[in-house]
Amino acid sequence: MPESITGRPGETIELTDVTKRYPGQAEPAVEAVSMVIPAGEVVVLVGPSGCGKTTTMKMINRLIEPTSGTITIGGTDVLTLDPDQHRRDIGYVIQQIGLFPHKRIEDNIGLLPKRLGWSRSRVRARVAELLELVGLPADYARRYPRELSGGQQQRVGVARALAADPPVMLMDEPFGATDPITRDHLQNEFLRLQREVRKTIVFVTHDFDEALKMGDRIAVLRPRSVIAQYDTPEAILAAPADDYVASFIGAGGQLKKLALLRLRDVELAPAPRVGGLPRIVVDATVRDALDLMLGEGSDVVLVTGDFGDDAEVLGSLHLQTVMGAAAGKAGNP
Ligand SMILES: Nc1ncnc2c1ncn2[C@@H]1O[C@H](COP(=O)(O)OP(=O)(O)OP(=O)(O)O)[C@@H](O)[C@H]1O
Repeated sequence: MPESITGRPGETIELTDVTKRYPGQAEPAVEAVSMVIPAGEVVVLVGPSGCGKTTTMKMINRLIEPTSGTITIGGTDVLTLDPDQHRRDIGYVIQQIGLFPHKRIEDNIGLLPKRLGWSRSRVRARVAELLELVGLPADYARRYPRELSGGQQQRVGVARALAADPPVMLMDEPFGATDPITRDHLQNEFLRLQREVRKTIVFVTHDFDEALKMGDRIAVLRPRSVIAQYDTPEAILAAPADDYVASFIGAGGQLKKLALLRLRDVELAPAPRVGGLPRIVVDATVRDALDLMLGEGSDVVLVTGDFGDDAEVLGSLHLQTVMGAAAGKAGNP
């Protein structure tokens, strides 16, 4: 991986007593929010429509100015910075992608680096490495946005946000407009990408399942962005702070817990010496394994290192272990 892509790691964002009152509104849209968003993590803000998620996020890049309170990034108070320069230093991805229709993909991605005065050859190299990073063919650089599918355009949106290698990225329902299959695909790709770039990411959604999947931590917000619970997905599922948080988890909390647990993090039993057992790859989740057990009517599955019938068998997983995992006993942290 070229150094420039992973060059600038994420920085810690800290909000202290941040309040936003829109002019003419009786109630603040955001009231006295304090939270630390650790460097290199994905923090998801989740809550009902109108609770203040977007307002909270846009105060971080000063698209919206806080009424009071302090926001620091890497220890620097963002209110002391030049707003335009500050905004350019933060990646921003929104649902309505916002690509320029009359500019080629390379010019859409290269816009900010060009404005920052990068040489043409450096911009071209950056565009090429970003296209590769988000999984698009190199020759798409010459295409126009209308020549790409919605999901491909969304990938260009992510590439553009990463163009100047920002330490912080803000993502407002970035995959909201895509169909469920494309969405799942984009989420998986984004998680893979984030493992490489390790930016600090603030991600807004109203879909709790998306929050569980994407977040290293989740902030469940009440109206005015009051934090109901701020913790890891596992901790929130295991012990929701109150009925409000529990209502987001909804039905199937145990299954959601199993969907967070990868087979590689579970202690496997030795493989039994019988033929014909269902096989599942170690990258899958315990929930996938349970699904397979139910589908095949088998209380044991073989776990393999890779796809295919020749793949190495790493061990086996039994239904009893799955039940233990739901109760929080089988994890191998
Ligand atoms: N420019 C504005 N002027 C006045 N009120 C506003 C303005 N922008 C947002 N609000 C109000 O502030 C509150 C929070 O809005 P915000 O967009 O932050 O919520 P949200 O949680 O992101 O909602 P959604 O999920 O529907 O996008 C809402 O009650 C909204 O009506």
